[in-house]
Amino acid sequence: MRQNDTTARIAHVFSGTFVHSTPRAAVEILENCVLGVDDEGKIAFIEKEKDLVSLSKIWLFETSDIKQLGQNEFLMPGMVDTHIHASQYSYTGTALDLPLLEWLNTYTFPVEAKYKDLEFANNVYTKVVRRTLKNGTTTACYFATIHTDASLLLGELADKFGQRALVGKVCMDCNSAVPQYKESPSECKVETDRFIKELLKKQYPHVKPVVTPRFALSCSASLLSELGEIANNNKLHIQSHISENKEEVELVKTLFPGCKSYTDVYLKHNLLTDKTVMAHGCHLTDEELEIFHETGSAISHCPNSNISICSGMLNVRNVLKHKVKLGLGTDVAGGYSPSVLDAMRRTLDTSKTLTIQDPQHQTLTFEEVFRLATLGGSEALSLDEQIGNFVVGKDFDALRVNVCVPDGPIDLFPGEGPKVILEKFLNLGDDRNITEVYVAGRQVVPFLDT
Ligand SMILES: Nc1nc2[nH]cnc2c(=O)[nH]1
Ligand SMILES: [Zn+2]
Repeated sequence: MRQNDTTARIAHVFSGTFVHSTPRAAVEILENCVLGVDDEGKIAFIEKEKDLVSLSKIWLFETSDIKQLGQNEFLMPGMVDTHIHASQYSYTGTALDLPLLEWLNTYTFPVEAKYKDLEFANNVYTKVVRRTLKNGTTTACYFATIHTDASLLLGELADKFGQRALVGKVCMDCNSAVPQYKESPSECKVETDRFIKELLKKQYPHVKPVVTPRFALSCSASLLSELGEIANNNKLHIQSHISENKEEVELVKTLFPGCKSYTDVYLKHNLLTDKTVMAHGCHLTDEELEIFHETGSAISHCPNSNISICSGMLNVRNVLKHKVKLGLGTDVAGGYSPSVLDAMRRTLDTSKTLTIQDPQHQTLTFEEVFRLATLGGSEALSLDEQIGNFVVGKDFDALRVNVCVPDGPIDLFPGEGPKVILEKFLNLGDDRNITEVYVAGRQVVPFLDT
């Protein structure tokens, strides 16, 4: 328990069952506990319920103010979507009939080009932030488009609705298929600098910029170097794509003949740091995973997208064996679902498919996948000192889950304990079961305007 000091006041106290992950336990279930959140949105204490009276004296709260969770309820950490294209949300659930490079040219680039229009951007970005928050994404690592003002608007909307976010203005100076959707190298640099400067100037407490080269095929070597320098000089996060599809990997080899591998392309341009997250990585070799481990760079596993546009299957077990940080991503709209619950299910499906192909493969458990969606995601984004689980001093990013909402998707039967309740929620639940969402102690769902 943290000592109270005169500055800390308690804003919320919850009592009941808490479910989270720790580095040792993929799932830890804390029953009959109380959790206090201070007025700065940080977890002040998490203790056994029997100590309630002494806690209320130390922390000066009324026991009548406690929010009591019901039998079929629990609190869990907010989910982290480590890779989502906010700009592709308008066509989520469609356009999944082409492989990556044709998919980009046919569907993605023409849509992203529309974000010059701020009204169009406002409509889609409002919807994606609200939809993901409702589905329990308390932290999102977003790709926007090449347009600085629309990307700043995405940051403004995440702040307004209370979502924690990393926002990336996309950088690309190569696009022969849709030449109207790219920038000149000098525009790229100037606009990236402006984006970072203006977003930081807003001083949003939970929204920060992330340097975003789209992927090696969209960026010249000099642009990659420039972006590596900007990120390192300003100690910023970096995100991109790597080894998603075999055709892409082959093309990268021909375009960067001086590099040993796709990973080496990013390494040589100083883009692999402990604040880097690379999406997909389906076709990385063990040697490349070793480089991820050494640099502290992370992988965002996007299983819905990997299957939907037939890119490949990431062997998460092998990534974890290499001690590479890994979180889950929806990769909207290559992935057709904006929900991290879906990403968890597709992670299990992919792992089971790998086991069908090779019975020696050690299938992931639902507990491990729960950890990837929460603590793992926070590690992948290097935010694990602030979020990811219920530890005193971390920000309170949390979901209140009720598995028995009226007309909900889950039926319970006698004798089912909290572990079964958690498993049913992870496999069967949806946004109807996520009755409240908190980011840094602020309740952001239900929305104030509904
Ligand atoms: N899935 C996916 N892969 C990419 N690689 C480069 N751009 C993209 C994108 O928008 N989506
Ligand atoms: Zn992507």
